[in-house]
Amino acid sequence: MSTQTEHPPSVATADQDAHPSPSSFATLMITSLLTSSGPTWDLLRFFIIGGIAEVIRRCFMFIWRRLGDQLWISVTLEEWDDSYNWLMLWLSKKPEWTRAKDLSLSTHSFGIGAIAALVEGEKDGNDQNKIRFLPSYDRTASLWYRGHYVRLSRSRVSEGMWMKQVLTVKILARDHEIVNQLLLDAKSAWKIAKAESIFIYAYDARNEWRLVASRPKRPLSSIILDTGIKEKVLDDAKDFLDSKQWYAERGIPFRRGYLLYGAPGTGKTSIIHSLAGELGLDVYIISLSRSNLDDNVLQQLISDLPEKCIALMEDIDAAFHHSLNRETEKPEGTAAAENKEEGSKITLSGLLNALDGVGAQEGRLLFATTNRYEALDHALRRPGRMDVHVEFKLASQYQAGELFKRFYKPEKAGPRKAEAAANGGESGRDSGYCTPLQGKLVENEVPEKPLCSRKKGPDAADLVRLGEKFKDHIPDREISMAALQGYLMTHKGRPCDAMEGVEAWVQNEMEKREKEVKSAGESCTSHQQEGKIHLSRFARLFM
Ligand SMILES: Nc1ncnc2c1ncn2[C@@H]1O[C@H](COP(=O)(O)OP(=O)(O)OP(=O)(O)O)[C@@H](O)[C@H]1O
Repeated sequence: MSTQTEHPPSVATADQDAHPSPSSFATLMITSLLTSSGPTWDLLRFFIIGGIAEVIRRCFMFIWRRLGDQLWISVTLEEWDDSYNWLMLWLSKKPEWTRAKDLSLSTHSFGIGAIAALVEGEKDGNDQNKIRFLPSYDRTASLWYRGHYVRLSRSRVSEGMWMKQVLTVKILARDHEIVNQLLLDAKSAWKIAKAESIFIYAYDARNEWRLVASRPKRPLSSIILDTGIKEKVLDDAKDFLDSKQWYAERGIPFRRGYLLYGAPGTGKTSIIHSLAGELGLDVYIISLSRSNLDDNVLQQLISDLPEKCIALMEDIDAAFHHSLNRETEKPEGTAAAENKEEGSKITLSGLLNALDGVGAQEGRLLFATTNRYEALDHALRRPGRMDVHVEFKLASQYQAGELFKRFYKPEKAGPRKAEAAANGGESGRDSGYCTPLQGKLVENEVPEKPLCSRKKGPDAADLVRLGEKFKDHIPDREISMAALQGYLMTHKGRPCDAMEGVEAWVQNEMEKREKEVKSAGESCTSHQQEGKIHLSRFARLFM
């Protein structure tokens, strides 16, 4: 049986046969493609149909993307940026994640407070410290925000040697206002959470500022200095922050420097912490002794500071292994110069330029601390760079008395007080607290009044009397506040014991000090013979 394919009769004219038009050629091709059979034709058909499908797919994707661009607003936030922390904290408080099937857990409180490790349902602690639920990595999560559909995706991307987290937020909206609103809500949630904390920034290996910690605010009243000192510093800083216009009108750079100097353990760092809380400013730590710091990096770090902040340079003299003084800079090749090579590479002129060069940030408060005031170059100390100099001395008797009172101040309605009240003021056991003048008066007899009674917690008046007595045992300007605090810590909650032991402790401290001064004196003499003086031995005496 033979089969014959019947071809339709040709209708082309002789002229058309000689020069077929493009349309008739295409019709011919399509007709033969569809009607011809055989493996070659099948393969050709497959490729052509596949190609057409791919083109259609791409066109569709293109239109979809263009349409998507019109319908969605997409925002990308990177881990190093503050806004990332705002959003993450805001997200972590969203109830959606508690119901989600696919989520990740976080004990990270996004810069607020300490590590959050309380599980929902645990009674202790505040809301801040609860473990958070967040969208999983590399998954897309969705939620509704102010009537808008929002899609979120978290991912980790590598950036050179680092992995960074990236959050992409897509909002189904046309108006950018919704992004502003989201940022405002996230930022205000973050501000509420940080109201009780100060934020501490440091620069990372890439020389970029990063939030590294947050600390609870420290009340200024907990810093005990001679009358009026801390109030003056606080008022000066407040006045500066309110005077931007005043500086601009007079063409004075809007910057202020504070140099806090004096013996170790006298409250220099503590007052900065406290002022940051009072002024609502974040602290940016510039470690001048870090090995990869050079003049250029320092300049960049200072110009990258935000407009209102506290820039802190602790132990400003430590940037240089030798005295921070132009006259004493050692020539290349000397031992001092070699030391400098090993540590920070900044120079004094680099530091001076960074502090008040053109790139220096306006509006910042610079706090520098040192134990070696005399070793600092005059150019570094001069007004314009360091406008306010505050000396922190070893404890006066007044400070010692105030520290004692503050240290043993009864907790507000604390458990100890509640217990004492429940027992009619007599706990029946050694509460650790004491009260002065508890003697019984017998006619014609002047009783020996005990200074301390361990039976009842002291009230404010008792503490005043005890504080007065305590300070009488402390020699003026001989012992640091840190050392005194350390002593009281060994008698935490036991003021009577602290009172009893103070005389022996002071004697011991003085003997220790005498020995150290003697040995420091010897080493000083030997260094003087070599032509250099190491003051740090003296500076560490009262730690
Ligand atoms: N004047 C003070 N009032 C209250 N506490 C103080 C005071 N001085 C020191 N302390 C306590 O001593 C400890 C050390 O204080 P701080 O770190 O502020 O001293 P410093 O002067 O910065 O020391 P260094 O020069 O070694 O850095 C802190 O715990 C602080 O609470």
